[in-house]
Amino acid sequence: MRISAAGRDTHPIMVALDVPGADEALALAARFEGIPVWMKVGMELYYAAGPDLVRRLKAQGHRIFLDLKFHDIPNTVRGAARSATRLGVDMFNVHAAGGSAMMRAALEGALEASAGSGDETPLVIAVTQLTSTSEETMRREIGIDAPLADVVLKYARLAKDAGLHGVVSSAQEAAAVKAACGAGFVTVTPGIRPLGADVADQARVMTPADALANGADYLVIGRPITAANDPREALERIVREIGNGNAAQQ
Ligand SMILES: O=c1ccn([C@@H]2O[C@H](COP(=O)(O)O)[C@@H](O)[C@H]2O)c(=O)[nH]1
Repeated sequence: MRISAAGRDTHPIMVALDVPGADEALALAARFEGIPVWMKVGMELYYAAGPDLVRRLKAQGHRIFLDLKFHDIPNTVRGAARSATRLGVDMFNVHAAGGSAMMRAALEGALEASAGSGDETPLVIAVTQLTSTSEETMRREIGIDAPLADVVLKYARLAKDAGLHGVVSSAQEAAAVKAACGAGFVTVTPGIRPLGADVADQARVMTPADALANGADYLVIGRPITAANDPREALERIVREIGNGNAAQQ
């Protein structure tokens, strides 16, 4: 078994391609030519353009994070993990709230599908608490009456014990996740906002430079890049801001 060395040859930035279809996604990806960033394919794009679009992006040489956040019974998640792995994605995720049996099933599905294929096993990571969730919302609406940082750490430890490679959390919790789960446990952090950018529906945010300084390996960035008048210029500005910050630490 080979675990993907994902990230070594890329910037830590994952551009969230939250667009309605393949044409828009490919046009956006083309704007970033020559800048080695990951492409994140989430629900809006995947449910419109499907596996074909993922294969096309892979064929163009992009690293892909398939952000579909599996959350189902273990048998179903195992099958979904096998399919995602056969698609050739470099990373996919599940919800930690699905529990350790479900997370182990995701990892097993990825290992089964990559065994003997010659392909690397994708990184399998778990969503802790969505970055759009504030502690107040979590306590009042979701009914988890605990500090949000503790909940993120509890899920991170559960994911680590299940054998997963890392978690999705906000960058605010990245240092604590690294301290609890080890430097090699991958931290993927949405809710990244350059200074002055519109926070929109995100509740737990950080700037790109602060996120890296706080232990984030990967910065998931959507609208601050994709909704800019000039997405390439917006991306280049962030790349300059983080300097040579690269996820090669893992
Ligand atoms: O906790 C999470 C998990 C996933 N996301 C995804 O990241 C991007 C963020 O986009 P922005 O436009 O930069 O807000 C988006 O695709 C989400 O689905 C997240 O935000 N938080």
